[in-house]
Amino acid sequence: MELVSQNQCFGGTQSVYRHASEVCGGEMTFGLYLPPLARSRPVPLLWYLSGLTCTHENAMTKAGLQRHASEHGLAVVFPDTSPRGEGVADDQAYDLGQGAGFYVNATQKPWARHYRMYDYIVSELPALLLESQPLKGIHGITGHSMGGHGALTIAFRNPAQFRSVSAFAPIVNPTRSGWGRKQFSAYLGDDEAHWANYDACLLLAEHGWHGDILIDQGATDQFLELIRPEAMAQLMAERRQPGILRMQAGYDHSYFFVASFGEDHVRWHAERLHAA
Ligand SMILES: N[C@@H](CCC(=O)N[C@@H](CSC=O)C(=O)NCC(=O)O)C(=O)O
Repeated sequence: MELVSQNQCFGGTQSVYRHASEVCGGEMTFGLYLPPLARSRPVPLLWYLSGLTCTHENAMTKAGLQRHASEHGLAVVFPDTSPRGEGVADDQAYDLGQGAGFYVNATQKPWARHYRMYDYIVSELPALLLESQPLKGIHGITGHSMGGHGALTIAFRNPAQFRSVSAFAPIVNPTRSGWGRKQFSAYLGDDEAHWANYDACLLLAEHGWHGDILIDQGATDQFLELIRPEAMAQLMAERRQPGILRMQAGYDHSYFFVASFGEDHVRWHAERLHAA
């Protein structure tokens, strides 16, 4: 693992690392924030999964989570959203290929060789972080938009690994959205039975979730038709699923929205992860 940069931030350190990923078949980059508390003892880790067009850098520089993570004694990891590089398949559209991995393990050509973001987030990167950083092995997960979809689906499929989950404007029902159907068809093929493993509403309907869920959604988000928060709201009510879905008046889909509610999400995770 190679250290690319390191900056002091709210008394802790914001680092960027590059490493060879066996799972994705190439080099991957991620950001890691360690709070001051990590200098004296291992701390829980909050995963932040980013959305379409993002690298590891967008949330790291725009969401303002470090201040809250410093205060609450949490590490935060900012992974990239896809494999990258010249030999990695791509598409001209912003919502397919590099920057748009959708946190799935692709099974179809030309994507299957590198696009294994599900395994990267669930298995390879956690192992690398736990062996090299002052972390407790207690994980929470959050994310924005495509990353909110990743956070919910990964948590719902791995309840023993993730103790807390939240999301900002997550794509909650991708099998019924233009942000999902196009990508699943390319990455996973036309058999929609395989898509259900990557749809938060379908997973929650089948398996439930052992804890409570926090979702924030801008009420004037320009992508509401693609995100479909009403599907999750209805399902949570039907299943009596503990959680909060807040429609935030006047907020759009941007990082101004994420930054506005970041403190609430970090506190939500800290309360659950420190109690674990
Ligand atoms: N270019 C596209 C939309 C791109 C966009 O809004 N990306 C969001 C995430 S959307 C869902 O995953 C984002 O986080 N962008 C990075 C940022 O720094 O804002 C379009 O214009 O339609």
